[in-house]
Amino acid sequence: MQLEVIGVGGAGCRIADAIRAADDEATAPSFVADAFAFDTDVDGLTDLGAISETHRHRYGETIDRGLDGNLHRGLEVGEECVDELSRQLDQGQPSLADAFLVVVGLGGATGGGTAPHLVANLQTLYDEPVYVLATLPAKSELEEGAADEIDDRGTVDESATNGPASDTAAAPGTADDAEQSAIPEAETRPLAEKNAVETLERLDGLATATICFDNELWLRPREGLGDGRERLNREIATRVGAFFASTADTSGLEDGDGRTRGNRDRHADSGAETVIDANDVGRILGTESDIVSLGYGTQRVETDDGGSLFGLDIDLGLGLFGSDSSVDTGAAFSAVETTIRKALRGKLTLECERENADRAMLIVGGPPAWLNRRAISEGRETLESAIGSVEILGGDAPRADGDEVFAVVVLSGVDPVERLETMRAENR
Ligand SMILES: Nc1nc2c(ncn2[C@@H]2O[C@H](COP(=O)(O)OP(=O)(O)OP(=O)(O)O)[C@@H](O)[C@H]2O)c(=O)[nH]1
Repeated sequence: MQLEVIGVGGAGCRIADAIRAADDEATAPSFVADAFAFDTDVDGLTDLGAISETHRHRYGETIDRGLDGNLHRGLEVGEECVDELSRQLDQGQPSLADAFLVVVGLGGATGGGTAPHLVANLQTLYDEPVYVLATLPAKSELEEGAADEIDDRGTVDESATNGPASDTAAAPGTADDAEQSAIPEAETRPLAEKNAVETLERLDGLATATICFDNELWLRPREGLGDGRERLNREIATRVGAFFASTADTSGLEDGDGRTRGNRDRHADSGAETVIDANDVGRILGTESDIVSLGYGTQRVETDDGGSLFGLDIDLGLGLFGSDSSVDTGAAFSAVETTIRKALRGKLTLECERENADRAMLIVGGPPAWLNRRAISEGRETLESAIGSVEILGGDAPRADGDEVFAVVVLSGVDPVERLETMRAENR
């Protein structure tokens, strides 16, 4: 499917930029039809790299450098400027997109104040779903003394709270990290959680569904957001990209020169047995502003043109991997099983009880010869029993030139989520 990706506020713009960059670099089918960045802070826009300058827009003329967490003002500015922002989208082809993805860092005033107005406006202007991708604030942002709390947190055994880490999960803190324990005052946002709760409430009933990413969960012990945000944004872009790039393009969008830009042919030729499309995504994400969490796992595998087996750059001398057709069934089964386990049991974008999910989707991708059917089907059964629901869709995403097997687990309707409940209770 093809998305209009729209970042609002500092975090929203940076994450949208990371998604655009990852989409541009990926060998996987492109899913970003257009990417836009809207911010009240001109510096935030200037620092972006991948979103074209024509698609960056500064709004709120009387504002100099962002709104510094004043959500009340943010909501006023959002309301005043929403038509102006929606008009900016006409530089792309919003009416041809399969869905919108409004990206926002919950906690700020610009993104948090604008996103509800923008989402409401897009819902009235277009028939397509308006999904939100939202980050939750880190504890270290809340107060100046937060660095002390982080010192304490550094002693916590992460595996006890996060479950087994995925390949790309954050490593536990090291002694060297202690030197970076001071959180610069400029990074503190005392109202971040309060604002986040209020914006989430406003989005409830407006957003078609909200994919959450918890900064607190993903920052390393003693790591400030300023230091960690690029890494976090890449993690977000990887997960969101793995999900949406695995869906078939049904839009047939054209680029500015009238060429069809969609990937329908690439999907048709890909040999996928079960192709996920925008309707399937719609069925799983729902229409009731459900909270969504993403799991992801990868495993490097040997391919014709090199790569490595299970992350080890060694030749096992088994003669199993000389060509696609000679991939060992047991190795393929194990690679798929491992990636699905990582995606389901590893660190999610928002930690939640798996069995709370109302609906789920499992996508397994990678070099076609490695996509072991039996392992995929057993993985689906595992997911079904983990969430205790039969509302599950599965799909595959063959990547002829890929060198890793990957799995994406989409958990939808995961409320109640402890992190959100605590944040709501503490910020009434
Ligand atoms: N993952 C991630 N989170 C970020 C990033 N920047 C900020 N955040 C989070 O997003 C929240 C809002 O920050 P911003 O997006 O900069 O705020 P804003 O919407 O521009 O609003 P104002 O600065 O108040 O005008 C923060 O409280 C952080 O939790 C980023 O680059 N990546």
